[in-house]
Amino acid sequence: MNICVFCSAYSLDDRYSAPAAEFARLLGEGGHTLVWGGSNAGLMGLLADEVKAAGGRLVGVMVEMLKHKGYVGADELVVTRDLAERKAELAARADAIVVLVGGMGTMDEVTEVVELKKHGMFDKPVVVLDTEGFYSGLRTQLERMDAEGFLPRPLTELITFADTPAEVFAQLKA
Ligand SMILES: C/C(=C\CNc1ncnc2c1ncn2[C@@H]1O[C@H](COP(=O)(O)O)[C@@H](O)[C@H]1O)CO
Repeated sequence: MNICVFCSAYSLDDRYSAPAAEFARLLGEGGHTLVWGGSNAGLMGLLADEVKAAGGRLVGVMVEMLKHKGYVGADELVVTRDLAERKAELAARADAIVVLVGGMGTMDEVTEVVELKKHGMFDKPVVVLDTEGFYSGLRTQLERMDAEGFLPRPLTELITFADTPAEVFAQLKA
């Protein structure tokens, strides 16, 4: 399975990096391919290192302006002209999207795929690994949108939440 991961480009403490590393290990050991932003920065770099060490394949989709931060050792590296093209390429190559802890870049990526799903233009699973309840605020907001009629489809058809890396893979198999 080609698993596209959105996650932080910053180095984070163990509370966040350990579950990300565990997720990466399961991805690699499961014989999956990591499709990601192609960077060696922060959690993105750690993720790629761990997937590679566990025997997984790496497909990086870099934007031209961040090429200098490119991960050395990816099996495939695609360079796009801009962020919009990169998001389209990431989605096109994914069989599933997994969201780890992240900041505005990650938010931008996840809202784009959920909006595409809302309009029926993307139909792959989107699973958020909610490490340390990092996404509890987002989850509350989305549940309110669902309950109060802001979404055309049930929330669970658009995005789901998992508490552990193992649960992410259980959801992807279901
Ligand atoms: C942090 C620094 C450089 C950032 N380099 C990036 N390279 C590739 N992809 C990136 C980079 N920054 C953001 N992205 C994409 O957005 C997500 C992470 O952004 P966030 O704001 O940290 O959540 C990630 O999924 C990437 O696809 C300087 O060291």
